[in-house]
Formats: sequence, structure tokens, C-alpha cells
Amino acid sequence: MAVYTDVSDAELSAFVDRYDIGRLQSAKGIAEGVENSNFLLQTDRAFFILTLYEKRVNEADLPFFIGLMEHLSARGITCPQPVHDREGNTLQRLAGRPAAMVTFLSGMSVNRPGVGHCAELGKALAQFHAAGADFELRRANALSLDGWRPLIEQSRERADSVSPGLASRIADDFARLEQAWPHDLPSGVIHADLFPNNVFFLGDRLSGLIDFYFACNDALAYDLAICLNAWCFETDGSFNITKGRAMIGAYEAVRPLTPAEVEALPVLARGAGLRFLLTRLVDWLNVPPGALVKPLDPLEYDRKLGFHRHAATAADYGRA
Ligand SMILES: Nc1ncnc2c1ncn2[C@@H]1O[C@H](COP(=O)(O)OP(=O)(O)O)[C@@H](O)[C@H]1O
Ligand SMILES: N[C@@H](CCOP(=O)(O)O)C(=O)O
Repeated sequence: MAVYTDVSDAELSAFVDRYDIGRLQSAKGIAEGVENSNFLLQTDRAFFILTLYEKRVNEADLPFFIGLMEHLSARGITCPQPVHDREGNTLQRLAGRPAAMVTFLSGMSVNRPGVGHCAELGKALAQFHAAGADFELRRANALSLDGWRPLIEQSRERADSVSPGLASRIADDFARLEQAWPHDLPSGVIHADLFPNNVFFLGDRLSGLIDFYFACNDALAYDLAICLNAWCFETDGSFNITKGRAMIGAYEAVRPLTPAEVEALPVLARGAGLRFLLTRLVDWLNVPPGALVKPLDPLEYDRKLGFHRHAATAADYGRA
């Protein structure tokens, strides 16, 4: 359960009173998520999500995230809308943390995405990229190539306690990626964490996207590579090419990839795999004492990297 910061009932009630959203009736810490502390609030009018931003979120980036949700909503992307308090503010402080309230989105995330879910995701990702094209704020990707080095250093000494040989596999991946990473691909606002838990469905139809707190400016195809990692592998570690084909095909029906993006796809997918291996590994080795959080398995991404290391072309991911 991701609740790093405790908030008393009295603090929550006083917080809700800053808004014109009714009186607080109940508040629960949310079981899912690993990055921030989230609470489901029910007032006598509606449900809301309250987020207290934790360690990985830089307070200076919050206007980017909040502004992006407002920008996307205005362009027809279903995502949480930041709620304004009586004075018009969206950004707050609560229990010593930066905080914001957003609207509650209905729908359910899928634990085991099927081919149809992957196609829905591909289409929504391309629509998201199109909607973000005229967003004026910018945010560099703190978790791209340059951001991996400190994570490697933080985890190097203890990596082999998680799996023998892991430190050297990570070093080899990083060396290869440093040499092959593309720098001139079409770029724009990317979600950068569009995992199944951040996508809601109503029936078979994708109904909304959440969790924009890794969003940044980077290569658009890198976002697709993240989604191939997060959606198209089976639990035994094998890549499901039918899912990859469905996702890439639906993405390209909205935004065709350039030849350079197609060529870069295996490197981008390997980089995305390493990025999630590293953040998971660092979290695994550093669970804050007393925090209600279950760290995610880093070795899931070590297994996925086993596929990426041998993938030669985009065809291995299902690109026709
Ligand atoms: N706007 C929202 N509407 C409905 N549920 C939400 C919303 N935002 C978050 N949640 C719920 O809270 C969980 C954790 O949110 P998330 O943003 O993924 O947290 P974290 O960034 O800490 O990982 C989600 O899996 C979802 O169940
Ligand atoms: N998607 C990341 C973890 C980030 O958690 P989220 O709840 O913010 O999506 C991973 O799987 O490592």
C-alpha cells in the first residue's frame, strides 16, 4: 500500500474545506501505487483523489504535471482534472508535503492485458502524443540515459544480493545503450509510465489514463517502447508478438512511425527495460522504514531484458 505520509482525519477535513466540493464523509489510503501517497476522498457530492507528492517528485515539476492534465482534458483525453480551491489554486501543501486534489475517474485497470487491450492502448498512446503536441511547458526526462547512471551506482554493490550476476548484466546493458542510444527521434510530451495500472477500461474500451507524474519531453517512440515492456510480456517472461503487433499497429493507425523510429525500437525497448529494472532495484534495496508499500519485483525486468538483448529489429516486436 502506498501511503508514506500519514494525515489525520482533522487535517483532511480542514483540507477539503478549502474547496467547494462538499463536506468530507470518508477518506481511505489507496492500496495501489508505489510512488506517492494517495487517498480516496468521498464528500457528500462526489469522489476525489488526493495525492501527496513523495520523494521522486520534484516540487518544481508540479505545474508541468497539473498543467498537462488540464491541457489533455481540454483536448478530449480522459484523465483526472485538477480541482481548484476557493481561491483558484490547484497546488497545495498538506502534512508537510506538496499536494493536489484531482477528479475521480471511473473504470478498472486490467491485471492481464489481452490483445484487444494492447490495441486500445496503442491507439490511446498515439492520441495522447497528438494532444500533447501543443503543450507549452517542458520537462526533461530525469530518468533517461543520464539519469540511469546514479541509479546504477546506488545499487551496484548490493545488486548481486538480489540475483547473482545482476550488477554485471546491468553494466553491460548500460554500456551498449550509451553507445547506441538515438538522440534525434521525433519528440514531444510522453507519459513515460503508461503501465496497465495507469489505464482504465470500461468493458473492453479504454476509458481513461492516470498518473502523469513521470510525464516529460522525450522521444515519442520511447513511450511506445515502455508500453511494449509493460503490456506485451507474459508472466513466464516471453514476449507476446501478437500483442506487440496489435499495439504498434493501433499506434501507427494514428501516428505512423518514421523509419528512424522503427530502426531504433529494439534499443528503445532495451533502454525502457533497464530504466524500470533500475528504479525497481533501488526501491527494492531501500524500502523506507514504516512505509506501507510493497516494492515491485526488479527481476521481472531482468527477465524482459533477456529478450531485448537478443532482439535485432522492430519485427521482433511485431512491427510489420
Ligand atoms: N483520478 C483517479 N481516479 C480513480 N482512481 C485513481 C485516480 N488516481 C489514482 N487512482 C487510484 O490510485 C492508485 C494509485 O495511483 P497512482 O497515481 O498510480 O499512484 P502512484 O503514482 O503512487 O504510483 C491507482 O492505481 C488507482 O487505483
Ligand atoms: N510503473 C512502475 C512503477 C511506478 O508506479 P506507478 O504506480 O506510479 O505506476 C514500475 O512498474 O516499475
